Amino acid sequence: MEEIGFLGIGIMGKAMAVNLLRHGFKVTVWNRTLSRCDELVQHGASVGETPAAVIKKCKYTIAMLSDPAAALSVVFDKHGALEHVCAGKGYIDMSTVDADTSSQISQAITSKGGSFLEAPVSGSKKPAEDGQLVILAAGDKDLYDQVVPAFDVLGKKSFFLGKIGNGAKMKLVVNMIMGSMMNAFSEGIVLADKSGLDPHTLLDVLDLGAIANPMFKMKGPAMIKNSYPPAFPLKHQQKDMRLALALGDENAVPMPVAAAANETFKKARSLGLGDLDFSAVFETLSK
Ligand SMILES: NC(=O)C1=CN([C@@H]2O[C@H](COP(=O)(O)OP(=O)(O)OC[C@H]3O[C@@H](n4cnc5c(N)ncnc54)[C@H](OP(=O)(O)O)[C@@H]3O)[C@@H](O)[C@H]2O)C=CC1
Ligand SMILES: O=CCCC(=O)O
Repeated sequence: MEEIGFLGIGIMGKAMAVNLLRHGFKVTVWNRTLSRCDELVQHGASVGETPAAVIKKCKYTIAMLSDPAAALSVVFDKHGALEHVCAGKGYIDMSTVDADTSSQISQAITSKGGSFLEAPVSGSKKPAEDGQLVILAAGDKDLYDQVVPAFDVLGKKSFFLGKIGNGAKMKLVVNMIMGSMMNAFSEGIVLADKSGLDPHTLLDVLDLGAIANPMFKMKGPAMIKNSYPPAFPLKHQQKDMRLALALGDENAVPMPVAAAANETFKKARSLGLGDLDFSAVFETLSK
């Protein structure tokens, strides 16, 4: 495949770009805080000074940015991606955003002759490092087919979900469920503890039953120790709850459980826990 541009070297972007480099792709990276690209250079990446410079150099560019504001800014601002989009350029936004943001980016890219794919992912830091993400793509099917070799490196499975917005919506539904589950899990650990049970035994019981899942298994032991090293930052989980609730508003879907979960994530953010892992919501329920 041609050289790939990569915009946004945060927790996910770094792991994904390193993975592409490890599998022999040539990658040019850009990050708002440019110094964060240094580590990628050690893995063989080149650095672009601006998003526009990366687009100019690369046929395909992937973005992995924190939220809708960041995704829009990297495309539309001065020296943004849009400046050098033209026919033959493919832009793939893998950030978790809402369908409206994705549509705005899609319209801008395609109006300049480029092609656009949204491709948010399920899976966190470790799956990103191991190439085990689940890719939820939608938009330009030709572009999807062209970038399958890169998706095969980044993920264990890619879905093509049709028109723009479907990938974003699928991702928000999944993360809404995940955020609600994390709240129920946290309440369960606290309830076990405060009612005189050993929380570790609760984890063992859960792991043997119908609601066993990798998230409980992975995060539970650290939560019991009040340890939350960031894999999926809490501020991003709260953003996803907010965007999922807005999707619920648009579709008149009552979501009382998700709305309550959103409140605890907001509370956690107000306590300064936004940069910790989203499992730190446990702190708001255990104190
Ligand atoms: N972490 C996870 O487990 C997962 C995250 N996601 C989603 O992936 C995306 C990235 O997440 P993650 O890597 O964890 O987040 P990080 O917070 O680690 O990284 C965010 C990235 O966005 C950049 N950024 C933020 N604001 C702006 C801006 N205004 N202009 C330009 N760049 C900006 C940051 O640059 P800078 O370094 O300069 O701050 C950084 O590169 C998010 O949408 C998240 O919801 C999806 C699946 C899993
Ligand atoms: O958006 C983040 C998802 C994290 C995960 O799927 O484990």
